[in-house]
Amino acid sequence: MSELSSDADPAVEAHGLTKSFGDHPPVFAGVDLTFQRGETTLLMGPNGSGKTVLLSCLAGGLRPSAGSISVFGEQPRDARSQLVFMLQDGLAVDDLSGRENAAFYTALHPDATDRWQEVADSLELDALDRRVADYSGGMRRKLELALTLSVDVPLYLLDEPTAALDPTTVERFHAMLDDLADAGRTVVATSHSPRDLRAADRLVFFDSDGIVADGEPSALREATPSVVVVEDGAGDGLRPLLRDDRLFDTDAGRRGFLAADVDPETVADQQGVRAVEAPTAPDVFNYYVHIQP
Ligand SMILES: Nc1ncnc2c1ncn2[C@@H]1O[C@H](COP(=O)(O)OP(=O)(O)OP(=O)(O)O)[C@@H](O)[C@H]1O
Repeated sequence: MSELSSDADPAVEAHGLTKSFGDHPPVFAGVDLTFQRGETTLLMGPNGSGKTVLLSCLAGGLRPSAGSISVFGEQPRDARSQLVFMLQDGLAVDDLSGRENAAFYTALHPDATDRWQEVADSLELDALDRRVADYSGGMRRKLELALTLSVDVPLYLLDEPTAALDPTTVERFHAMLDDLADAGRTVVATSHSPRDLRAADRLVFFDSDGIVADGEPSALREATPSVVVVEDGAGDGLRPLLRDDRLFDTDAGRRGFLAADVDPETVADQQGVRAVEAPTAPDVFNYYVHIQP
């Protein structure tokens, strides 16, 4: 991860950003967001909260209903040569092989480099001579990452880059994010995966009411309440001690967040409570995505 650059000359600035479709209520309204040069930001939020729409506005693919966006001081549409936008399943052509896709994309994009093969190798994407229509979801995502990350631009907008990737590939992708940050590139990526939290300088949690939380991962983790781990089947009577009366079934057991006015020691002694402990990355994700802080 990079040292954050000064606030004086941000990569992207959005003010009062509002987007609606037709007569429907706005997807989001009045959003203010600034992304600094060299910063890696993860945008997280529930399904349908508007993450993809927001990225599309920043990329110049969608016109905001109100508000302003500046990308390196220009309107998004005029800044297209400065950014690359990886939209989910929007890049690779089904009828071409992986290699043909790369040739096509490299010829198309003025800032494409021949790095795509290196990225594909690093992500262990073989089958480059097979038609993309026959790829699995993870193979397709690896190809899209190879095409996107081989373009040399100052700004990368990535919609769910780690969806469908196996854990080893996710680690390799995180190392690539570090390389981009070291090279001063700005990255804004969406994700539903708590594993990605550690790869970012900054987390922005977003829902239809706007920005829920915005800060460094360590600060947001510190602001997350202690976690109450309950015995299987013991949860319901304990719900009043928990934020929003809510329990989450996770790989690490049934977990809830200590309510604001409750003493952790009292809760730890309650029947049915296995432990009161510090939040993990999945807890941080659940707290900011599913519980209003
Ligand atoms: N072209 C469109 N026309 C009408 N509504 C749209 C259009 N594009 C997106 N929406 C609506 O905007 C809302 C936000 O969609 P968006 O895809 O940005 O959510 P998201 O946060 O990326 O969700 P997910 O996490 O499921 O990918 C949804 O209600 C969606 O139906």
